[in-house]
Amino acid sequence: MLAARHLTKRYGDTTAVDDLTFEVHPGRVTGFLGPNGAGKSTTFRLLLGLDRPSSGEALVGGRRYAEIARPAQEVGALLDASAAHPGRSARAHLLALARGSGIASPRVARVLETVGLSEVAGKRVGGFSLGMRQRLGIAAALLGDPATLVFDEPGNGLDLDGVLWVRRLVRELADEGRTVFFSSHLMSEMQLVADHLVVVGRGRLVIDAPMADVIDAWSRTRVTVRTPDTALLAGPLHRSRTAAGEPVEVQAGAGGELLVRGLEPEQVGELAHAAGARVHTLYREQGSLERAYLELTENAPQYRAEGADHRDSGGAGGADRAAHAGAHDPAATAVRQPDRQEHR
Ligand SMILES: Nc1ncnc2c1ncn2[C@@H]1O[C@H](COP(=O)(O)OP(=O)(O)OP(=O)(O)O)[C@@H](O)[C@H]1O
Repeated sequence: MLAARHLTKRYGDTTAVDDLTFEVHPGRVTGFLGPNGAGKSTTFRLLLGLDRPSSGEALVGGRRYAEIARPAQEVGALLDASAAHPGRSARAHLLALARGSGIASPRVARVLETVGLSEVAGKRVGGFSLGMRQRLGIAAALLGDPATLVFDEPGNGLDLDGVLWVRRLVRELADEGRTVFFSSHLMSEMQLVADHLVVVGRGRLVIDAPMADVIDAWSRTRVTVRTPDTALLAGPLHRSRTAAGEPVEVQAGAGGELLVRGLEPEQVGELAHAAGARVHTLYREQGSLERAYLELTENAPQYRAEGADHRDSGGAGGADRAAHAGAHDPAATAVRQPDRQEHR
């Protein structure tokens, strides 16, 4: 298990990780999601003892990394795919790592096979593509057969086959009962692989919840209504119930519009009519995880290069809409429920 407890890391004036508290449990794939610069790599480095927290704790199996006697056998990590010496062969690189960590050399052939590099094991790493280096990095992480695996953007540089392979691998590792924590800045990728989601924005925790809850909370339809008579409409909306008898969620958008979850546009129109509120705009949008993610993390716009983070924004106008969307959506609270259940 991995744990961050009030974990904070400052570099000068920059707070890269800001009071993060979460746990990563065995037997499931936990995705670590956040835009560029949100603090994911820093969190990994703190967990792996490569950097010291300014305050708080980063724990692997309940201990700080420095206190672990045989770390390679406890936690494997892929952080930087270019870490291998370019002049060495893949096999020589892994043999050196194995020797340094007291791991028996036959394990090298085994992990080379797992990652599909057996045939090029004798070739110099300098000639490897980024995808091959990613595979080699994953092989290095698996060398000690550790119970915990930490992968920073493992799909980076991989072609479609490679991406599918990584998905299968992380699933198998979790099914074997291991703790698997991997980062991505793509919600679409997370949706396909992760059982549990930890989302950070600007170094702070935004979501810590089962993936199914996140999908459930965020895939719901939202109705936007713009009226000059907000005061007349807000009351009736707040008093309304969904078809299931739940309270309707009403929230103010950035432009003064009301964002309603739990009612159809027709129902909102009827309520407005009954309340004597003039309606200027009324439309329904299908919720998308990608948009929700952008909305949730958008309070860190200085980290988002124009266009760069939006490349898989998927749904119609998701990124644009998010860029103009209101501040933090209270529905996020509904999914911020740390799952403390132990799986083994
Ligand atoms: N060694 C460092 N010195 C100064 N600032 C740093 C250092 N490492 C990270 N930062 C800053 O901390 C913040 C978080 O960076 P970090 O690399 O952890 O984010 P990230 O979520 O991993 O982003 P990416 O997806 O781009 O890798 C950024 O503002 C970054 O510039």
